Amino acid sequence: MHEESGRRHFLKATIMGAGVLASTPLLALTPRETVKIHNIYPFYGKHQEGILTPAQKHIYFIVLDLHTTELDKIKAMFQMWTNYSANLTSGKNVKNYSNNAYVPPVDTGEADSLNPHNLTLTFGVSAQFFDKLNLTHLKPEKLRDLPAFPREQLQERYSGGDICIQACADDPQVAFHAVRNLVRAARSHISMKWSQSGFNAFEGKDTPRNLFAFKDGTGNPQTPQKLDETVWVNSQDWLNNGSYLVVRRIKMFLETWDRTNLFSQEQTFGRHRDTGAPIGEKHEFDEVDINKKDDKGNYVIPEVSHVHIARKTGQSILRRSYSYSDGIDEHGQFDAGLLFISFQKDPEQFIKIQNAFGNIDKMNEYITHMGTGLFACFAGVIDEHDYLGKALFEQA
Ligand SMILES: C=CC1=C(C)c2cc3[nH]c(cc4nc(cc5[nH]c(cc1n2)c(C)c5CCC(=O)O)C(CCC(=O)O)=C4C)c(C)c3C=C
Ligand SMILES: [Fe+2]
Repeated sequence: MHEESGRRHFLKATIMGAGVLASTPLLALTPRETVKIHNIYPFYGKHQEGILTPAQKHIYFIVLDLHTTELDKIKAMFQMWTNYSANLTSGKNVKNYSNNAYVPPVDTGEADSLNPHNLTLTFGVSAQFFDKLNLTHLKPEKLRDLPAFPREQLQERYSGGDICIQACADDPQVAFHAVRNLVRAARSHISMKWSQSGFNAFEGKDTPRNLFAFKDGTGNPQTPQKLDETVWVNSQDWLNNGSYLVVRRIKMFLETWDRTNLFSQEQTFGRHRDTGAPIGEKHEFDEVDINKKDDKGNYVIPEVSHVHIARKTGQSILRRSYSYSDGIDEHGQFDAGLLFISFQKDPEQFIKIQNAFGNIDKMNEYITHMGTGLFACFAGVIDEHDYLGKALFEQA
């Protein structure tokens, strides 16, 4: 992260440069004072940001459908998105404002006086993307629809789609602004399929708590080596250095949970609610020993607990989820839950864990999966000569 003068400074310079037009409607764009831009994650790099990046406080996640089967147009769209994303993540507008006040401003403007707030933009494509563009021969073997899982209640309005954009930032308006402008600029090629905003609350480097009040993310791989092994695709094809993103919109029955006693809540996860420590331990990052038994011969971390089941699979994924609350459902209950997002080098890592939860995870009483998606996220954009998906589009 570094400091540089940004969107506000630029806007001021643009308009002062147009001083001769001072009495024209251009004045409507007059900026406030210059703001020092800070909190930047660099856009360029070997991997896309928003994957290993520490989770920010807000997400706006959107899934788009393709409106064209013309590959050239889609390639040009990703080139434009690359350029716009590099600008947005460094605190600039998507493009310089025009001096002509009789055209709609090129940037929608609601982030004009804001820092980038650690904005990251992460792009992925689904199996259908390849089928629609006649690129089935380039579709990775592992990029298939996720299998059906027990008890899920998937709804079309939270599922499917061709392209995903994950915008994360420490300010909700910055995240939304980015998606709004990327979509706006590509409207003739795409339409919006579904979206979800979400939030994470934490102080400093603390693990965020989900809406069941448990720390969520503790068991994520922690060392750089383990993270690399878990997340990055290492292949000969275009997805090398990319990752697979699984998204699940999971409704959490808060009212039922709130009637559950604390002992049962902790038995559900296998961790203590206040500290996040494994049951029987004191500290959040104390070792999780799923084989440990008490003096009556019972597992200390119950066999049906969420953590016991996940751990027993031996699989590793990087979870980067956000809570959501979306008003009230048709039964007069909160429509709230978790926008579960995980990154892994192979979707099987997620599938094995979810299959293990199956019908036995004690948490099943309190949740249901309502939305789904699997996307292959490109490698990072190395520099200004590169663009999102270049390795794929050059083979097409
Ligand atoms: C298939 C993958 C997973 C889904 C779906 C999932 C949903 C889900 N999880 C919580 C809350 C917690 N999960 C925790 C740990 C945990 N969860 C998964 C996987 C999925 N969770 C894994 C791999 C792990 C780590 C297990 C380990 O090895 O330790 C925890 C404990 C704290 C932590 O490690 O983060 C909580 C709490 C919710 C509420 C939820 C769906 C709504
Ligand atoms: Fe979990």
